[in-house]
Amino acid sequence: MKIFSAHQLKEADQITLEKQGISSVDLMERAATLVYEEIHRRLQNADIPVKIFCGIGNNGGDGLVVGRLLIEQGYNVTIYVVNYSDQRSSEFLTNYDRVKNLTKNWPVLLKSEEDFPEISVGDFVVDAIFGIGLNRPLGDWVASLVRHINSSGAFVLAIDMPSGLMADAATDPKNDIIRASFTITFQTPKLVFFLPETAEFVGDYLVLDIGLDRDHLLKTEPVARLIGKPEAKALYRPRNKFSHKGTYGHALLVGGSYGKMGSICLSGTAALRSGAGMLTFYVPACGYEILQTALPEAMVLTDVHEKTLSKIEFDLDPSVIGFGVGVGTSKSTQQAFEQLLKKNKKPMVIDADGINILSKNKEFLKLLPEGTVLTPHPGELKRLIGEWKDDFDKLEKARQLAREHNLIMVIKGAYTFTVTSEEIYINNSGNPGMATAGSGDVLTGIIASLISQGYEPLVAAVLGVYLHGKAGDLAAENLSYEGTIAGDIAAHAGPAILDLFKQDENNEN
Ligand SMILES: NC(=O)C1=CN([C@@H]2O[C@H](COP(=O)(O)OP(=O)(O)OC[C@H]3O[C@@H](n4cnc5c(N)ncnc54)[C@H](O)[C@@H]3O)[C@@H](O)[C@H]2O)[C@@H](O)CC1
Ligand SMILES: Nc1ncnc2c1ncn2[C@@H]1O[C@H](COP(=O)(O)OP(=O)(O)O)[C@@H](O)[C@H]1O
Ligand SMILES: [K+]
Repeated sequence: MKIFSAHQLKEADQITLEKQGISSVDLMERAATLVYEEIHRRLQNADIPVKIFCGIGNNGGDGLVVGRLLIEQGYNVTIYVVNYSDQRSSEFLTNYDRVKNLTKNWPVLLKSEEDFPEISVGDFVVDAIFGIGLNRPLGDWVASLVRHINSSGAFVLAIDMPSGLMADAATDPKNDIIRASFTITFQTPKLVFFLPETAEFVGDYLVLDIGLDRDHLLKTEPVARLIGKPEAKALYRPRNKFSHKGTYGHALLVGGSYGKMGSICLSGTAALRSGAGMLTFYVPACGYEILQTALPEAMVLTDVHEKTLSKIEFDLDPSVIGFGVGVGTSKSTQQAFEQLLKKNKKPMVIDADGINILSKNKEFLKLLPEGTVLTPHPGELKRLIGEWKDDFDKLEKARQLAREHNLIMVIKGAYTFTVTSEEIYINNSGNPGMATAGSGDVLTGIIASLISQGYEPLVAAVLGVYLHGKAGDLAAENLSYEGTIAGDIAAHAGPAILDLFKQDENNEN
């Protein structure tokens, strides 16, 4: 699914009005009616107080429409207008009059803290104060209204965006932002729904297709793409009946050290479980028996050194090299890595201490083959690109590094972002059960495996991240979040592939 900026959405809005020959009040009616239907479907005429807080722009206009339709349906509704300015939009004014015509009363005007109504835990609050139009922090008393709503403990449904969040810019998390229980958003989710500093304010979210012009949206380059099952399925390539193990490549995983052989074992298991034709480990000598015993399907080459890597030499022609899992950052390992980079031309996936070594030796970045995939978690990323001001600054810095060295940056997190010089992909699978030791090692193995099977590195990264998250989801279905360990995620790589072809009841990911 494409993610558009506020500016792009407003443009699509205008084009839709022209092409469909409708007014913006009509579009607002259409969008807000869908919101009303969702609310009605969930509340089922329950007799609970519904308190709708409307701004004076078009987000407020949506709130007024929702309020009117709920009142017509017999709900117990109070509409409050958060009157922070007198520059009301014309769509707001039209709907303001429509409410008055229906109820014979004007909605309640809020102009300062003295006007705030009481909000009880059992109320159903609708936040229609600001949507994608917000472009600066909230003014004083509006900010305290947000605090008032947040501290009420009531269920809060945000329309389009939680008020206080900007669609395409960082919001200082210390500012006041509506903490929504649920957000119903129009046409596409917004980028800030997925960034670590802001995602928590959104709650669960639902995207409503409000019928913006399809052709225009199709040809508009988005700010990011959300990768769910349909997108992942489109990237998957089925196997050929007459293929053999050579068709699916030979993955070489270089890493491990004394006490950390499990990490590379997890990567290797995941690589085979996601389809690599052959797998060889290159590890310090102490890993030999461990890996031959734990994963008999793999071959093992060993360094002359017992506990860490000192020289990486092999007599095979790998399709891909995965480097860094459990490898440590000793001087000899750093030198061995440099020597490998100087002679290697094969695609690479670099994780964990491999990234830490790059951070210590920035000049190594120049030696990386084009399209190398780096898979940092936030700590590793910070070592690599330095501190960032906010999530947008982080994305920009990651993008600059990707551009400079032709890299694919897989920034891991609850929503993993794959960033190239031009594009951003946001993964929509995965769960908190994956916050467990070794789950990143599994991802490295899956991405390396897909490259070994012939997927382009960017496709391997995007599809690999999706399958990894889905494998975690399937594992947790049986084992719970708490009970899922990294080996279970690796074991579910195959079921995650099968799942691409399963029809979901609710058509979601
Ligand atoms: N395709 C679309 O984009 C549609 C948009 N609709 C609604 O329209 C909303 C956008 O409406 P608006 O553009 O009127 O914007 P908002 O209603 O989000 O904000 C109102 C106005 O407040 C001003 N403002 C921004 N930051 C402020 C601040 N901190 N303090 C005081 N004033 C501030 C801006 O001039 C802004 O336009 C969407 O979020 C959505 O709810 C829907 O009605 C239907 C379709
Ligand atoms: N809350 C979460 N939701 C979804 N995915 C998660 C969550 N926490 C962790 N993950 C995923 O688990 C992996 C953790 O990787 P990493 O931090 O490198 O772990 P390790 O170093 O233990 O292997 C990443 O792919 C990340 O996206
Ligand atoms: K809102």
